Amino acid sequence: MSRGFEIVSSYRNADLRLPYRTTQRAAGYDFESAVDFTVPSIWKLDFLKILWAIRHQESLDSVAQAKAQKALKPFLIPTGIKAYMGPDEVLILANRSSNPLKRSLVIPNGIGVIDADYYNNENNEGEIFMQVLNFGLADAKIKKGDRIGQGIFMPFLKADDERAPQQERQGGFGSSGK
Ligand SMILES: O=c1ccn([C@H]2C[C@H](O)[C@@H](COP(=O)(O)OP(=O)(O)OP(=O)(O)O)O2)c(=O)[nH]1
Ligand SMILES: [Mg+2]
Repeated sequence: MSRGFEIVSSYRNADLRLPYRTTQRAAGYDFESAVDFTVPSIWKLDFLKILWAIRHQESLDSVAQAKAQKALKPFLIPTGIKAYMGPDEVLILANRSSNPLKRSLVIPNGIGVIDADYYNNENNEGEIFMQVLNFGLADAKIKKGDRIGQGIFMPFLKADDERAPQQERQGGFGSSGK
């Protein structure tokens, strides 16, 4: 058992496919979307409201500010997949090159870093999500089973004399604090 993928238990009966490589020398394991998912065009995200909010920022109350901010947040596409790996390994979740061209989808964080200790975390069992923004004019309609991203297992190195972290991972996307 060195590294690999499993289906998250809530998707047990969802008929998901584990990530797979499509050609003999491919580095990336393609991830499929676990659900039908529409990523709205950023230009349609209450755009007028946002413009208005930017213009009137100072006079907006905190609720209205939070609403305007929320409308601009990236979307998280569920994969229903978790990944296990060695303690000195990481799974890099990268976009497919065709996504910006065909679907106008980008990963705002550049790449996703899936840590070994994310696996089976107590919050969400380690389900991997792909964080996306749709810069196109039209909504991006993703079907369950569409290949949305690719995962690449990599070894990583540790710095000399580091103070070993004591904290245990609780979840993802900001769970370790600010
Ligand atoms: O595209 C991504 C990126 C991350 N993750 C999960 C796996 C990863 O182990 C965890 C935390 O990611 P990261 O360390 O990059 O984010 P953070 O903002 O530092 O959050 P945390 O405080 O939880 O470490 O979120 C995903 O599912 N998809
Ligand atoms: Mg982190």
